[in-house]
Amino acid sequence: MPLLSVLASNPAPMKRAAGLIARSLASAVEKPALAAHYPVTPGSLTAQLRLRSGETFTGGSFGAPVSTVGETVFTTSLVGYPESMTDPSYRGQLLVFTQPLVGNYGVPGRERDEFGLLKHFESEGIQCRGIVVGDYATKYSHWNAVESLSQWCEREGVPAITGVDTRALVHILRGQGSTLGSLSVGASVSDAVEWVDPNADNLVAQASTDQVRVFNPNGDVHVALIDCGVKYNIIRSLCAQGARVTLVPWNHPIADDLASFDGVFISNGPGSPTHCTETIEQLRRAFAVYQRPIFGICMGNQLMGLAAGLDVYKMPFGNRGHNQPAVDLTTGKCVITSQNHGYALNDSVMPSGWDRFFVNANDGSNEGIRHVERPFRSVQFHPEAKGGPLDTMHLFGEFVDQVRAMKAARVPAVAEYESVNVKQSATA
Ligand SMILES: NC(=O)CC[C@H](N)C(=O)O
Repeated sequence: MPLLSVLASNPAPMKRAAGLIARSLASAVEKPALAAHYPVTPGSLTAQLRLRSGETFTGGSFGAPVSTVGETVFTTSLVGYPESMTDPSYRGQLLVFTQPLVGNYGVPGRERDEFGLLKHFESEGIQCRGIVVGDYATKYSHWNAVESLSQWCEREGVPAITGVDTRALVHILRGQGSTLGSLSVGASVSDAVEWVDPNADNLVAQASTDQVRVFNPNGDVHVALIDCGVKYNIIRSLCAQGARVTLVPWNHPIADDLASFDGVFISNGPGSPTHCTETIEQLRRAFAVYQRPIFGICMGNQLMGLAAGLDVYKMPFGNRGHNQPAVDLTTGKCVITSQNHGYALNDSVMPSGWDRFFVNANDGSNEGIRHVERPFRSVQFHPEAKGGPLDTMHLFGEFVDQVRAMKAARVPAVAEYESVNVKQSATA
């Protein structure tokens, strides 16, 4: 029977179609609640992730029964949740894991290495505000596990939600960009959310050390490490190359203290680099006179870029994961890198004396800059990995070797570059 005759003799399909249209129109205004997708531990408290854009995901709680608001970001890393969650760059953020099964190898203990750093974590505690997973593994097994992911989150007061369709969630975040989210648990699940953007604050000032600390005091070269929220493996990687590392606060007046150090290193860190006006100004002054090596990682790359005269912009949803391809523009070689950033340098026009160092092979975003004559370099990715591939670990060795060579050659810490340049152009 032709379709129109069916509809004429039986109005039910028409009614159903009208209902569907009405519902989809309503959902355009009122964002849908997305039901739990993966199994939720029976008896667990209800947890809800609500995006500021209106979508809600309901699941089960497996962390602390508290509520929080943060920038909802996702990482594509398959392993490394203890390292990622303790990475200070995730401060202020709700971390979504696209790897569905999370928690199955538990959480390691707090053993320390020869430099006094926690072996298995990137700082002293959990830094992200909450975590979002598809399928929390209630059973864990690993030789160095001492507790479950759930116990760790509870002990540290961090909420965690499981059962979320993280593919649907990431689809939304990729479409509209990183969005504020509210994670609420049990009795605290509520529609009344105070949307406070953590990036409005200077998160670097919160994550940085407030006192000077020395690691590997017998190292043969002395490196200042500007702490914007440093990952322990950056300190460890410098110490392992034989450097004595002095960790200084983010706003340390380094430009007035250059003669104390054989090299300067700038760490990763949370939030927007634009808050760090003091660091940028110190670096700008250091670039004008320092003759020894300077190196920056992630936030360090952004701060060096800003000091060199570049702009920074917020990426739609950032690059977070352990499989980001970056092309070394000095060799043409592509390396696989670990990343965690939401901001990037706009390198479309480079300031005089500077060049691009690495470029992201997926999206063309900046992955590093280098001075063409002087020993200043920085990268947007994380050569120290933890977790992630070790393709670019050699950058630590190259930095410390260069620091060592300049020390051996007795290169003075500072020079008046302007007068050097004037002399050069006079003789040219
Ligand atoms: N890992 C980092 O240092 C991140 C830098 C900065 N907070 C960003 O998101 O871009």
